Amino acid sequence: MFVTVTANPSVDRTIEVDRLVRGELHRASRTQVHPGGKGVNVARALVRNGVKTRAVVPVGGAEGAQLVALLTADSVDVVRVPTTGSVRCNVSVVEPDGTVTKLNEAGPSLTPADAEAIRDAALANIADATWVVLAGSLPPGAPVDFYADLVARLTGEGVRVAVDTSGPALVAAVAAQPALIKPNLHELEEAVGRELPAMADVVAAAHELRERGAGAVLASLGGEGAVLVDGEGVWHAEAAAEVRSSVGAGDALLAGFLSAGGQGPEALSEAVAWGAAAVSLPGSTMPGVEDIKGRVVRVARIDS
Ligand SMILES: Nc1ncnc2c1ncn2[C@@H]1O[C@H](COP(=O)(O)OP(=O)(O)O)[C@@H](O)[C@H]1O
Ligand SMILES: O=P(O)(O)OC[C@H]1O[C@](O)(COP(=O)(O)O)[C@@H](O)[C@@H]1O
Repeated sequence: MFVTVTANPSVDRTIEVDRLVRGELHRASRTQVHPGGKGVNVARALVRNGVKTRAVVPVGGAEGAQLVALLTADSVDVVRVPTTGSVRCNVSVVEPDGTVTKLNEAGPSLTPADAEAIRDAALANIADATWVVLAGSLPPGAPVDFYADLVARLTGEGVRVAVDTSGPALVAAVAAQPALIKPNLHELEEAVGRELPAMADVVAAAHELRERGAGAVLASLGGEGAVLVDGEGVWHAEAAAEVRSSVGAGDALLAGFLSAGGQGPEALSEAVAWGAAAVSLPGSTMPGVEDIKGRVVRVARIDS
């Protein structure tokens, strides 16, 4: 069983337009609504591929009810945590060449009681978990060490924890020693405080985050695939894809990695196949077996 915890889930609208021009009226050629938030997407991707997964989410307001309905339709086992404010709505505008413009709301303010309720629900639902994924931004009001605190508690219970978040929440979580982190290039740059123009810079940054506490670093690099840095070595993998929408591709990548054992080059290869499949699908549609199979992934060890 896999468990995901998403402190700031969303109802995602993906709107396709011919060309985005600031200040102009646009008429959508297509709109899709999906349950959203990084841990939510990881759960959707795993379930779509037959992997049992439970998603812990705060579910305030009408949007919270909509989120639960959408997740239930996707056959995800939902642990609902009633909270005060309404779940946010995030909008992605997608152009035909695959360019995505994202408008993410901050999310509802969590009270201290809300934050405690999410934490307690997570801890109460891990008895059968092999991995717990803590993912997405923190909403206003959540303490910056919300994920860090959960990493420490879950690791203390003997559960492997993967973290995919950003900014100070990521920095704090790394120090709590999660088994795995999944930053994209921007998040990795933010975490080490410098730009990372070359592959060698990415690898050096990943080593730095391992020294600061992360067990392994799965860094996603958009069209350039992903790099895995762990105690055994450094690998790069990439796969070509016809890009339709990159929304949620990083979440599919992480789901693929965990589904294939959560370590080593074989899991990296599977991860990149899931990421490439995700970008070729509209909106934040999570790929199924038929979208993933047959993808050619090039994997190379890049250190000695
Ligand atoms: N243009 C692309 N071509 C092929 N695969 C892609 C492309 N963009 C993203 N991917 C796949 O999706 C994964 C996640 O994308 P990325 O943009 O790095 O993450 P995030 O969605 O977290 O920002 C990449 O590691 C890669 O496997
Ligand atoms: O919590 P954040 O960082 O605002 O991100 C939430 C958004 O990220 C997603 O999980 C998609 O992931 P990406 O932005 O990495 O493509 C959406 O479902 C959601 O709207």
